[in-house]
Amino acid sequence: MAESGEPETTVDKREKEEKEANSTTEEISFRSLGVTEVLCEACAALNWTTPTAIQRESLPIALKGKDIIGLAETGSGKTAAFALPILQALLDTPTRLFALVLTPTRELAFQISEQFEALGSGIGVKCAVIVGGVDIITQAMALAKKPHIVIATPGRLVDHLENTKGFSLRTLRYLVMDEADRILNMDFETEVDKILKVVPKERHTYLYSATMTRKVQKLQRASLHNPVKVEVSSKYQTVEKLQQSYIFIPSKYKDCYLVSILNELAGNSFMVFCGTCNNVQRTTILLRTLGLHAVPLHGKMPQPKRLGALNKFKTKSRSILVATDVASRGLDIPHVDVVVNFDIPTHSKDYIHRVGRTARAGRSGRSITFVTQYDVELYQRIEQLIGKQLALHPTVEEEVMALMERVTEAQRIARMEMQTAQEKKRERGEEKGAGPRSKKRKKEKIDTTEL
Ligand SMILES: Nc1ncnc2c1ncn2[C@@H]1O[C@H](COP(=O)(O)OP(=O)(O)OP(=O)(O)O)[C@@H](O)[C@H]1O
Repeated sequence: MAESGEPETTVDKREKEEKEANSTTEEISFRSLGVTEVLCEACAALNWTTPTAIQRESLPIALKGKDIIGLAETGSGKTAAFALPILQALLDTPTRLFALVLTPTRELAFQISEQFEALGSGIGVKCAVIVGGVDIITQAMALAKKPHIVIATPGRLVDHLENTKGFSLRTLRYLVMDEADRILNMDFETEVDKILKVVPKERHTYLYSATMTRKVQKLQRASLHNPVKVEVSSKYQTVEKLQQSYIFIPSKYKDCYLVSILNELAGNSFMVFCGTCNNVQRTTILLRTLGLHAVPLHGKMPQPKRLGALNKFKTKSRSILVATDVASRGLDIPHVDVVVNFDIPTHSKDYIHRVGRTARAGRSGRSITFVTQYDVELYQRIEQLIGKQLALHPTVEEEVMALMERVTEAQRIARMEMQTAQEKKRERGEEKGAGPRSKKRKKEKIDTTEL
């Protein structure tokens, strides 16, 4: 062939190109993986020079039309791993209501839509975000325009499937479950079953997450066709550049230690995770009383406030986001430096997602987990899951205790403000739920309400 002086055939050339492309990781490009020119240009415009590991592994398989179960660490570019093949297929066969992406939280749905729009800017892709807490008529109008891609939380999508005239998913060719283990767990069971009943059986299905259920039964519910499992790491790994530590303290001093750590690491951006909506609210008031720039994010806030809070944090006008697990999955805010697990996560997999809000896309970051006398067992489970022991975050007890007086006063103010807010709510008859809803809306299970 080429060696024997004969001209190189196309096949030879292709083989050579493939060999070269595979010789070192650095040389692999989106183009060599089979991504079409216009989408490669979109990646370049985002300054993505090389595909990430999950993209390298999954793109060629997806472009061959296979179903995929994709498992890779947080912040490793899973969104593009499913968005690029969908956009490429859409380019080949322009079809309205072509793909549906299911996500567990509203904020994540908006973020995924932004990524589809950034990657699909050159091909004029139209997306619609269908989530709870937002005006349903406007959404129905957006669906009537028949977008190419729908990104939705399950509850609100079912509402539209049942009540919005003329809306159906009959033309759907791609279904994605992002944060798939969460989408397939019991909280969304009814909604997901309803959705699966009305989407075509002949379709491509992708499941992606940093943690995946091992229960085959659950995975079977997504009715994949001979899926290929693309697993970039064999264990549940946290990112290498993440410096993880813990502090072991009596429960009654948690507030003091939190304030102390926020002061010690001042100048950084923090995400502080709490176990309940109430504790998010209380902790935010406490921090604000002490002059710290905190905003709350939880599932009982009205949607415009949720987006407002997130925006303030994203644009760095606030440096501390205090949140429930509603913010633990998927949110991509590159400047997060420190994750504080103020309340230890009760499900150890949530730990992986929470700390994954920092050290994203090759950056570094740190996490500090508060462990009290009540949390030892949960803490041990986390260490077991991630397969490593965390370092002890050094603290000077006397310095922390010196804050006691101011913190106690702030706790008192926070308690009072919480009480006043609750009384006001009671007066307005809004004790339960995130706000007034019509009977029909009540039927919709609020996505992630309890978070
Ligand atoms: N090839 C690439 N080169 C550089 N940056 C990239 C590349 N692909 C994606 N990114 C960026 O990496 C960041 C993380 O990507 P993404 O949000 O898709 O992560 P993820 O794997 O879905 O994380 P999580 O498990 O937390 O949801 C984003 O800011 C994205 O723009």
